[in-house]
This record gives sequence, C-alpha cells and structure tokens, in this order.
Amino acid sequence: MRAENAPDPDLALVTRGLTKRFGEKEAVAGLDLDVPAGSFYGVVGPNGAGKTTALSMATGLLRPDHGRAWIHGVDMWADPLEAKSRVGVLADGVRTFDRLSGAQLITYSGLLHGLDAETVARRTEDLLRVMDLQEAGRKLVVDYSAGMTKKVSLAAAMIHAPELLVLDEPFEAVDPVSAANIRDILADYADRGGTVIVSSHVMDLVQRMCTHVAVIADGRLRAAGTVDEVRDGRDLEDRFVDLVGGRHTGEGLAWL
Ligand SMILES: Nc1ncnc2c1ncn2[C@@H]1O[C@H](COP(=O)(O)OP(=O)(O)OP(=O)(O)O)[C@@H](O)[C@H]1O
Repeated sequence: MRAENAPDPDLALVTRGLTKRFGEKEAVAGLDLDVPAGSFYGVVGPNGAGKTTALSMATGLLRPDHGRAWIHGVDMWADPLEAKSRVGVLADGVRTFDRLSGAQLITYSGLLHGLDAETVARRTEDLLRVMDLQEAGRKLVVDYSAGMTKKVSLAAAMIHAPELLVLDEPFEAVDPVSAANIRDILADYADRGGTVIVSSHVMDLVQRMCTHVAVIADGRLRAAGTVDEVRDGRDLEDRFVDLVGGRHTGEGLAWL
C-alpha cells in the first residue's frame, strides 16, 4: 500500500528527518537518504557516527523519535509488514536464535517470510552451498565462529529474495575467500536489479564495490552521491578523513 505523499517507488530506500536520541546523546540527527534502486550503496562513518542506529530505524528494528523511512515507497512504520517483506536485514550485534543449527535458522527465516516448505528447503541448500556452510549447516549456530555466524545470518536475510538488502558490516570477521564469494553474490544480485546497502569501515572496499556512498558523522550526513561525486577526484579514504575530521595532530603517547 502506497500513501499519496510517498516517495518514488523506484527509490529503494528514502529517509526523511530520521532522528534518535539516547539520553543526552543525539545518535542520529535528521537524516535524509535517497538510495536508488539497483545501486550498491555504502554507508560509512567513524565509530559511533550513528550508522547502526540509522539503518536500524530505516529497517524497522528501532522506532525513530522523529522522521520516516520508505522501502520502495512503502512507509516502514505505517505498513511494517509490507515494507519488511521487501527488505532483508543483516543487523549488527543483534542476537540470533543460536540454539538452532545453521540450516534450521535459515529455514526458520524462510518459513517466517511465508515461503512454502519446498522452496525453503531448496533455497536453504543453495544458500548453505554458496556460503560454504554445507558441513556446518548441521551444527548449532552457538558453536559457529564470528564469520560463520555472519554468513548464516546473511543467508537468513536473503532467503525471501528481497528487493533490498541492508547489511550492517557484512564483511567483518569474514575470511577473504568467503568475503570475495559474498561480494560476487551481492554484485550479481545488484546487476539483476536488487539494491544493496552496506555499512563498512573499509574505504577501499567501498570504493571498489559501491556505486554510491553516504558519509555520516555525529549522526548527520556529511556527503552523499555516487562514489565518484563524493571522492571528487581523490582517494575515498582521504576524502573521508577530510569530511569527518578527527585526525590527531598533537602529541601521541610519549610514555609508550
Ligand atoms: N541502545 C543505545 N543506548 C544508548 N546509546 C546508544 C545506543 N545505541 C547507540 N548508542 C549511541 O549512539 C551513538 C551512535 O551509535 P551507532 O552504534 O549507531 O554508531 P555506528 O556508526 O554504528 O558505530 P560503529 O562504527 O562503531 O559501529 C553512539 O554514541 C552510541 O554510543
């Protein structure tokens, strides 16, 4: 269901004025984002910039104090079931049902999204294969390494073939071979019209992988656009440091 004043459904994610305060701390301060469908969109910012808080509000995991978010024109907070059916989320630091095996966790996610049992079984097998988790699929998630947990959570986020994937730090703790495989899967997904939003600290990866990037610091948008627009002819990492500041020029740890 699309409201009269909803944004263009060709935009995979739109946020307007997203704001969240934790006590004295304004974690996200009026964030406006426009993520075009089919883009590979990086969200970067220093530690504590508000990336996780912003993405949690945009995907319906955290209620904003102010502001709105639309997934393909569907208001996340007015029509959460419809909006959530269109998005797959890999949240950072959220506990998963780790007393299930990997295969059970992916299956659970598929059934929760209303897929039939046969489709769920087929897709679960495919996902375990591409994530190199075939053997581990029978083990309990509680016994997984951090990288394996990340991969199985990513698989659970993808099983309903959403139009948009929102992935908070998807490559953290993932080994380089698995990371390359995941990058291929995501690039292929974006080529076929899916939209990927990733938060990351790895500028090199964002520069190589993403078509668009938003730089967030202190809960505010510092720059957004295509990677080339934001880079402005320079290395993304240098540009990032310029935009967010924070390099220490004074004395270091003289006693060390
Ligand atoms: N549940 C919470 N309660 C209190 N403060 C919080 C909570 N969640 C986040 N914050 C604060 O909000 C700010 C933004 O945090 P957030 O996790 O969104 O940043 P981030 O950009 O994802 O950081 P990182 O790159 O380190 O993961 C931080 O100052 C953090 O301490």
